[in-house]
Amino acid sequence: MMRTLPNPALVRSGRHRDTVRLQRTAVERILSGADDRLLVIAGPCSAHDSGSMLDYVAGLTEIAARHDDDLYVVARVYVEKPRTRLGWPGLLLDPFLDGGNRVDEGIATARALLEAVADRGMPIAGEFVEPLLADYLADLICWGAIGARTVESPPHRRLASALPMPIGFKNRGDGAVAPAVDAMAAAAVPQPVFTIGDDGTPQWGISAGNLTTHLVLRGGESGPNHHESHVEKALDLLRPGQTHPTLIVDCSHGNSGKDHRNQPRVARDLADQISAGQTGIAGVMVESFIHEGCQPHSPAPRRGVSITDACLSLEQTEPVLAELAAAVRQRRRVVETSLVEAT
Ligand SMILES: O=C[C@H](O)[C@H](O)COP(=O)(O)O
Ligand SMILES: C=C(OP(=O)(O)O)C(=O)O
Repeated sequence: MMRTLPNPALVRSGRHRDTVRLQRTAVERILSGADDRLLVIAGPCSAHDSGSMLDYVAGLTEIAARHDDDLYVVARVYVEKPRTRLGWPGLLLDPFLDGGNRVDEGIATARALLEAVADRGMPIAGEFVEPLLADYLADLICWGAIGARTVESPPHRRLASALPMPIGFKNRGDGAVAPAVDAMAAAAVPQPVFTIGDDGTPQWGISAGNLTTHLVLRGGESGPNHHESHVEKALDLLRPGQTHPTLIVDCSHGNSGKDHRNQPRVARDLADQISAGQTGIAGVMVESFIHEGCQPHSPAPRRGVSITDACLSLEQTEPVLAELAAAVRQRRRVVETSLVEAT
């Protein structure tokens, strides 16, 4: 049985419009090099329980406040999960975690969670998986991902061309980076897009084209791709079109071999590159939640533990962010010294 989707215009509150606009500008300035801080996207692999997600955000806010001068911290509030084969698809599609797939309730639950995170002043990152549902969430998101499983998908590239925030395209699951660079070029161009309009009817239009897309190195089946040689090679791929190419590196997924305990090691390698003056690394992603590890989603999950990929605990995340902040301060010194030497 098919059901009617709610009108996205009626679901949006509009309360955070101006704040989200400023957050997007902050992210854009970091990606362009105008702001020398590091973008840090931290949070659980998936948000499965609004209460524990908000507790996590409270803890992350405290840590972020300590590093305001060096890091721009954005909370990863992922309410959609693209699965390799089968699995829980996220709060948006299955809010009761029971396979009931009550999308109507999911839209309300996911929306209420994002509003609550925004109410707390924390910028929000999300992955866009189902293009038709993007309009229920996008107004609250300041950084978006198109993931490894959808980076080659024309509908996702078209969606990215219409989204009003910086979008990171991840390298493909096998490690191939070129498809993400292709996606950036594709999304930069205006093209037909499809959505549910403010009057609730299906609509098409021509997108503006997104000039704030970028690459996210997440490693893959071929191994990690966070090392200096990978970063340099990826920046070279971007150089023909950009004078100051930048990218984000994900400490998790293929870069951690899906073992969360490796994330601090990956972050340390990135901190070393940043300390040495690497200005091409604009951002870092960390999968982190209240408690360490992961658990099956059924029966009722323990509070604050991921039900998808394993995460670092907040306690383990704190020193990782402190190390990245110190690396940014050192990069600042290196860049200033080289500027003085050049004059
Ligand atoms: O980031 C989360 C997962 O890696 C992604 O959703 C795929 O998960 P799966 O391989 O367990 O399906
Ligand atoms: C699915 C994710 O990542 P990737 O696309 O890199 O697998 C994710 O970050 O949740």
